[in-house]
Amino acid sequence: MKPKVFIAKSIPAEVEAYIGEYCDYKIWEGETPIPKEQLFHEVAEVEGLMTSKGVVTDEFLDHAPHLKIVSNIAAGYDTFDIEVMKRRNIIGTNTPNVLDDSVADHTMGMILMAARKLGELDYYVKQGKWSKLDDGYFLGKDVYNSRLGIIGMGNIGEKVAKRASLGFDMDVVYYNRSRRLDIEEKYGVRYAEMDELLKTADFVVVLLPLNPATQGIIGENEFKLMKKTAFFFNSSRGKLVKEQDLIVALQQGEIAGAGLDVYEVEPVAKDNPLLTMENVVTLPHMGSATEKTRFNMAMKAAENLVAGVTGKQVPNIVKELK
Ligand SMILES: NC(=O)C1=CN([C@@H]2O[C@H](COP(=O)(O)OP(=O)(O)OC[C@H]3O[C@@H](n4cnc5c(N)ncnc54)[C@H](OP(=O)(O)O)[C@@H]3O)[C@@H](O)[C@H]2O)C=CC1
Ligand SMILES: O=CC(=O)O
Repeated sequence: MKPKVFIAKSIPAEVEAYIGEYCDYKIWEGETPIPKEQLFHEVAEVEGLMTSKGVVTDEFLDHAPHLKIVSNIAAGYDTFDIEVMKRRNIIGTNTPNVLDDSVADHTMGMILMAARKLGELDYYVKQGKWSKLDDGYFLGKDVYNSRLGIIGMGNIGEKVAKRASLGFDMDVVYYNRSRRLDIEEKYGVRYAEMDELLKTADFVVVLLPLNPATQGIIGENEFKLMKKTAFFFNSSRGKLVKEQDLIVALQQGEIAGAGLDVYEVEPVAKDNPLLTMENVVTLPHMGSATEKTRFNMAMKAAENLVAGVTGKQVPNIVKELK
């Protein structure tokens, strides 16, 4: 008999077919996330769950007594309660590496949008307001030859560093838990303590995982250290940043602007003041969203799932659960 699994998100047909070769599966076809009570019902009999940002807690696991693996279709896994999963011997996997280049492209795009006001210019033309070309307001800041500070030099941080250093001639400094001498050598980037990075960078981007040690790592003090002319970007998780402090820093002109793909609460509230600020680029958590990358993420998550329920070696167990 094939092991039973539940897939809580629609996935490409080819990936579904692959899972079907090894598993007896059911899939959530809804366009909005599966309601909690329904998920609890669906996982009652299954050994594996494939999900995107599914929350794994004692309460959830109490409804899934046969569960062996939660395969997350994402690089981030902040929705895993690691201590609970360790205690209950649940395998947890993510999809690293296949999305790094797409997220790095998106991050550079966000930097260019904010610095060169690309979103505002697009809107200006489409509104039929283009009457002259020398509007002082639209003059931007150069990205090339400026300093980029990367907080979190992991898989995605490295790809951003490569683009910034080799493609945009940026002077790249980074802060990370551990030194990355390999990346320093390959791309000519330099390690800096957080304070130095914040005080000197023209563009600051956060690419850390969200966990109890990093939650709220950027707040009032960090924004006060930044240059008034500097821009702040978050491509990783909203809760790394104290969002109210970011709003105040922007309102008080402590920094020049921001670019956000992620927020404390998602989807972002319609009355969030960030949505009214012209110097803030607001994107809907789409860093990895290309057809090819989303396919590769789904396939990687499927391979993790199948390995987990068929007793094979599971390739992408998150490091805290290894
Ligand atoms: N916007 C989007 O669509 C996407 C967002 N993401 C987010 O981006 C995050 C980063 O992804 P990825 O690059 O793959 O992750 P990695 O795990 O490869 O890199 C994270 C880096 O952060 C460092 N780090 C961890 N904790 C700390 C700390 N307390 N202080 C300083 N440095 C720390 C790690 O250091 P060390 O080397 O010592 O472990 C590591 O180098 C994901 O966790 C996810 O939340 C990912 C994909 C898409
Ligand atoms: O946010 C997306 C991810 O892959 O993590």
